[in-house]
Amino acid sequence: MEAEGSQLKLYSYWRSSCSCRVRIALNLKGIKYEYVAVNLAKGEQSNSEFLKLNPLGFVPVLVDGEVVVSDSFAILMYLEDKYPQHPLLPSDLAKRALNYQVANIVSSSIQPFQNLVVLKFVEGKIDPQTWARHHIERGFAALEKLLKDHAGKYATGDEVFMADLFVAPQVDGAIRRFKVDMTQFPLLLRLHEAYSELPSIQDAMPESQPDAPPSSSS
Ligand SMILES: N[C@@H](CCC(=O)N[C@@H](CS)C(=O)NCC(=O)O)C(=O)O
Repeated sequence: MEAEGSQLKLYSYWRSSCSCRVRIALNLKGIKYEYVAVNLAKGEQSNSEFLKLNPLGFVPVLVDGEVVVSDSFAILMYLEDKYPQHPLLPSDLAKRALNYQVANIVSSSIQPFQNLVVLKFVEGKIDPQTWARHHIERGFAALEKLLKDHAGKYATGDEVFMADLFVAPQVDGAIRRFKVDMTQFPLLLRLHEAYSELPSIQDAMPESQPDAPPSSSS
């Protein structure tokens, strides 16, 4: 698969919520890309070749010719600047700030606690699932309050914006992987249901990826 006029490569892992954010953006913007699987379960993120792309050893990484960008937020902003179709940010400044806020709550105050490297670190001290659920639920409680007066069909209104790119994979993973009881978070659960009807989001979800194991859709 080749992108128009360039050869975008996305280093990704099927279950990575951070990679999923970028996959959704690429789908929304209609950008084709080459999917390069990095098997986090096998430790491929620590291979010397991959560390040349991202010394932190995390996916996603986007390679666009000579340009190498890691970190989903930076990648999304790069894509937004280069491919303005289907804007990821609203023009209204307050709504735009809300999108940044949601994105950063997920990427700084929820996802890092459930990262593989962290789950391995806490193992033996506390049950990693309990640890992850605690932090996810704390973040979800804040998101419910924050979005209460702003959500429409989607997180910040009736259009899909950046906030949704962070919320959709975070909620999906909370349900499937960490067995969070979403009845505590009715707004997020409603958004999850709305996302399930959007092909651009569903095609980016873990079980639809080329490196997903066959059992992942169950
Ligand atoms: N802030 C970074 C975080 C990247 C990150 O944590 N990626 C995870 C997958 S979602 C990863 O590669 N983890 C590998 C590990 O923990 O060893 C981003 O948004 O891209």
